[in-house]
Amino acid sequence: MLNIERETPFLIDAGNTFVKVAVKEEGGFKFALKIETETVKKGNFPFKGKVAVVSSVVPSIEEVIKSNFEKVFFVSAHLPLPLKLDYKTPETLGADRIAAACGFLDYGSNGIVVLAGTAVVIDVVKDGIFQGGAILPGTSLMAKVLGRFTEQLPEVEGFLNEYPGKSTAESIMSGIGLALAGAVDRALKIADLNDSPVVLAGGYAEDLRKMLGYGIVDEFLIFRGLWNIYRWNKKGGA
Ligand SMILES: Nc1ncnc2c1ncn2[C@@H]1O[C@H](COP(=O)(O)OP(=O)(O)OP(=O)(O)O)[C@@H](O)[C@H]1O
Ligand SMILES: CC(C)(CO)[C@@H](O)C(=O)NCCC(=O)O
Repeated sequence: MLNIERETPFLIDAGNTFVKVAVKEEGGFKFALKIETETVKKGNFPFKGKVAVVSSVVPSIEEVIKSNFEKVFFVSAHLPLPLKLDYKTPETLGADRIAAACGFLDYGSNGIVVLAGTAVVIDVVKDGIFQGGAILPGTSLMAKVLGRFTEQLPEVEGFLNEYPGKSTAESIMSGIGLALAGAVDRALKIADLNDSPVVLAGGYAEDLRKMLGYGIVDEFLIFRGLWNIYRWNKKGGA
C-alpha cells in the first residue's frame, strides 16, 4: 500500500526514449520535465522531490530516479490497482500499460488504449478489466530495421497516410502508416469495440489519430493513470 497521504506526488513516466515528469494541479495535469532516457542512464536526472509515483519500462534507470526522491512508488501488478489485470504474466506487464489502462478508466470501462512510442501498444479494457493487447515496433524502430537489414532501403523518418507510396521513401513511410493504423482498426474490430473510445498517448499519438480519423489524444493518459493509482492506494483500495 502506498503511504503517501502527506504530499502530492510527482508523476513520472519513464519510457525507452524519454522520461517525463508531471504534476497534478487544480486545473489538471502539467508537464514539469522531459528528458532523454539516455541522459538519465548516464546518471543525470535534474529533478528532486519528496514523493514520486513512477511508471517505468526501463529498469536500468530506476536507481537514479529513486535516489532523487525520499519515497518512490513503482507501478507494477503487485500494487493494489483500480482495475483487474487479465494477463497470463502480470509480472512482465509493462508499467506504462498498467498506468495507461488505469488512466483510461476516466473515459469508461470499455475501449482501446494506444501508446504510440518507441514500441506501440494497443490494449483492450473491457468491463473495467485490462484484457491484454498487442505490442508492435514503433515508427522509428520499423524504419531502423528496414534501413539496417536491407541493402537498398534508406532509413526514413515518420510515416504517411498515403497509399500507394510513389517513391522508395514514400513506400516505406506508407508501409509504417498502414501497419500502425491498420493494426488499430483491426484490433477494434476483433475486440468488437467499434462504438467505444479509442484513447491515444505517446510521441506521435496526434499524427496517428489524424490517420485513423477517430480517437481521443490524451497526452496525460499515463499520468492520469498514475494519479488514479495513487488515489486508489491512498484511500485503501476502496
Ligand atoms: N511525429 C512523430 N512521427 C513519427 N515518430 C515519432 C514522432 N515523434 C516521436 N516519434 C518517435 O516516437 C518514439 C518516442 O516516443 P515517445 O515520445 O512516446 O517516447 P517514450 O515516452 O520514451 O516512449 P515509450 O514510453 O514507448 O518508450 C521515438 O522512437 C521517436 O522517433
Ligand atoms: C511494450 C513496452 C516497451 C511499451 O512501452 C512496455 O510496456 C514494456 O516493456 N512491456 C513489457 C512487456 C509486456 O507489457 O508484456
